[in-house]
Amino acid sequence: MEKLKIIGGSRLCGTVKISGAKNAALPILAACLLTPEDLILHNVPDLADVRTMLRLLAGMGVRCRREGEDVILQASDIRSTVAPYELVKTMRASILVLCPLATRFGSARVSLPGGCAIGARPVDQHIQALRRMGAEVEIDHGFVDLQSKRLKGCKIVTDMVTVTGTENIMMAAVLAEGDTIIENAAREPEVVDLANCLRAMGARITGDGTSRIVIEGQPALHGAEHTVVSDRIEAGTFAVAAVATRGDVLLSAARPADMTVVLDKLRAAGAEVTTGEDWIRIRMDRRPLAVSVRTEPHPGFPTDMQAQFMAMDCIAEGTSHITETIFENRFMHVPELQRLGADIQVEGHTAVVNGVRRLEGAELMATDLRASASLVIAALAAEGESDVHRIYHLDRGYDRMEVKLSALGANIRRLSE
Ligand SMILES: CC(=O)N[C@H]1[C@@H](OP(=O)(O)OP(=O)(O)OC[C@H]2O[C@@H](n3ccc(=O)[nH]c3=O)[C@H](O)[C@@H]2O)O[C@H](CO)[C@@H](O)[C@@H]1O
Ligand SMILES: C=C(OP(=O)(O)O)C(=O)O
Repeated sequence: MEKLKIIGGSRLCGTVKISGAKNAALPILAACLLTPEDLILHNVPDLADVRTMLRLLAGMGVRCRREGEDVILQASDIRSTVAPYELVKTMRASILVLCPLATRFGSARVSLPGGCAIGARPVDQHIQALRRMGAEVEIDHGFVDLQSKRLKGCKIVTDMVTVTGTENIMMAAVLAEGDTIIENAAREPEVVDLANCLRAMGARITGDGTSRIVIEGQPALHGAEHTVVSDRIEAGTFAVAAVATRGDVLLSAARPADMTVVLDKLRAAGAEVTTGEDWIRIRMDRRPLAVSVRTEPHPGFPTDMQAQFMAMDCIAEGTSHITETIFENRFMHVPELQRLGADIQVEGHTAVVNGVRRLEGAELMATDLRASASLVIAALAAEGESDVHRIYHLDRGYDRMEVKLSALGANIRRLSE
C-alpha cells in the first residue's frame, strides 16, 4: 500500500493542467460497445477507474489500445456480455455497460454494484427503464440478468435525478426502435459530453443539458473520434487547495462554464477568481471566510466537491453549514479532519464547521475518493507533517495528484508503507 506524506504550510503557486473528467470518460468508454467500429478518444485521464473499465471491456473482447492520453477501442468481436463481480465491486461505474450491451446484443449479465462507503448505490431506475423498453430483466444471485429483442423507445420519467441512470438510459435509447424521451434527466456536463460522443457516433439526441432529453433510435452507430471534457471536480479540488493555502494558481484546460456555483462560493470565501474560456486563475491573500454549501444535482453545488469545501471551512473565519443531500454517508472525512484539530459537529445531513485558526499535522485515513482529496487539502493547510493512508481511493479519480501539487510548490511525497 502507498501513502502520501505532506508537510503543510507551503503556498500553492503556478500553473496546473486539468485532466479529462473521470465521470465523463467512464460512460464514454462504455459507449464503445454500441458500435463494431473504432472509437478514438482523446484526453482520457490515467486513473485506476479508467484502467478498471478498460479491463472490464477487454474481458468482453473489446480491443483496447492506450497511447498516452488517447484510447482506441473496437468492439467488433464481443465474446462475453458478462460484467463480473470482481471488477464491478471496485467501480460502481461498471453498471454503465448494462445498457450498451442490452441495446446492441440483447443480452447482458452485470453484477449489481451494491453499496459503497458513501452510501447505497441503487440502480432500480436503470432496470425499470429497461423493462419499460421491453427487456426482460431479473436479479439473479447479485447479477442483473437481461434478455431482450430490439428495445423500444418510450417516455421515461425517473423518480429522481440520476446521473448514471440518465447516461445508461440514453445509451439504451440510441439503438432502440423509435423515440425515447427522458424526463427529469440529469443535466451534468458529463451527460452532455456523453451525448456529444454519441452524436459523433451517429446518434440523434437533443435536449442534453436540460431535464428533457429526446433520443431518436437508429439502426446502428458508427466509429467516431471524441475528446473527453475537462474534469470540473479536479479543477475545483485544485482551486480549493489554492484558496486554503493562500496561493495563486492558474488552472489550464479547465472549463469555468461548468463550475459557476463552485467559483461563486470561492469568491464568497474571499478569493479573487478570474476566468477565460478554458482557464481559471485563483488568487487568495487572506484567511478564507466560511461558506455554507448544500449539495444538489447540477447546476447546484456538486456532492463531489462537498468534502473539499469542508476542508477549507475548517480553517475559515466564521461558521459554515455543509449539507449533503445526495448520499447518506458522505461525511467520513469528518473524524479525520477532527484529528487535525478541526471543530465540526454533524447534525443529521448537516455538518456545522466552526473555523479554527490552525490545523496541526496528523496520521489520516482516506475513506473514499473525495474524502481523500479533502484530507490532502487540509494537510497542505495544516502546520507540520501529515501522512494520508489508503490513497488507493484517491488514485481512482485523480491523475498524478501529488505530481501536480509538487509542481505547484507543495511538499508532498508518495511513499510505500
Ligand atoms: C445527482 C448527483 O449528484 N449524482 C452524483 C452521483 O452520481 P451517480 O450516478 O453515482 O448517482 P445517481 O445520480 O444515480 O444518484 C443520485 C441519487 O439517486 C439515487 N438513485 C439513483 C439511481 C437509482 O436507480 N435509484 C436511486 O435511488 C441514489 O441513491 C442517489 O441518492 O454520484 C457521483 C459520484 O459521486 C456524482 O458525480 C454525481 O454528481
Ligand atoms: C464517488 C465518486 O465516484 P463513483 O461514483 O465512481 O464512486 C466520485 O466521482 O466522487
